[in-house]
Amino acid sequence: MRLDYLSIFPGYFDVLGISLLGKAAVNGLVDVYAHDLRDWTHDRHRTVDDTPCGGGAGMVMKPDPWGEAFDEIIGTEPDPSVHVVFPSPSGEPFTQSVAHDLSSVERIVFCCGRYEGIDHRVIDYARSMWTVHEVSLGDYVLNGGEVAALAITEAVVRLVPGFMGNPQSLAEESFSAGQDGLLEYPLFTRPVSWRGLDVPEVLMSGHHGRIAKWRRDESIRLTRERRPDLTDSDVSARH
Ligand SMILES: COc1cccc(COC(=O)c2cn[nH]c2)c1
Repeated sequence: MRLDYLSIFPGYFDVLGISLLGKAAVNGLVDVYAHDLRDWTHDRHRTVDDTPCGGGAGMVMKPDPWGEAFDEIIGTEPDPSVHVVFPSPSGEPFTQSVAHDLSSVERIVFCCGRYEGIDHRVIDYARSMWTVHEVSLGDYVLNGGEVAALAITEAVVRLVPGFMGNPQSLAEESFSAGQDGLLEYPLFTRPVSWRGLDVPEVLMSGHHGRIAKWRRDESIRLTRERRPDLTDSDVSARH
């Protein structure tokens, strides 16, 4: 898998050479390239933004540098196998399902917006050439797409076959948040008693049926309490 990052702060992506992702990059599973959008400007100030047409506060990212960067980094011929990701507060929700879809593609280009956003024609042009995902991580605003791109990267790369050290943990995960729509049950490990707080007895019983029921009940309870949006009327019937 090849990952490209287009940003006016490419240094954000130096971190991808470290930790889990570092291993993937090292063992050839993932190739990472960060690019400075200003390399495709031609004025002395390396300008990437301008005032919004129609007025309004803030600045908008000019289309020209993006277009020239696309030409050089991706190419000038349409190719739907290239996935271009625009993290944006106005994007579609980024979910584990989208992460799964992206984990099997060969190439992802992350376009990191700054200021108030990117000239819309950049996204329209990208849609005419590649497969575009405008995705939101949640209902809050960051200063730019870089942190979102890092989060999306981690969610995607950890699903790439051969990447996770213990694929079983991925398999079990498939029964938690996002898959059957329930939140993960509470987790415990040793010591059994810690600062006057004990591990629930059922988990020490060795009775796998009871343990599975306790976990399911906890997932349902937590989901009802914290994520009414995830529960529908027959959640108990379904589980
Ligand atoms: C596309 O233009 C912009 C402009 C400003 C910030 C950003 C970064 O994305 C977010 O802020 C975000 C993503 N999910 N939730 C919030 C993009």
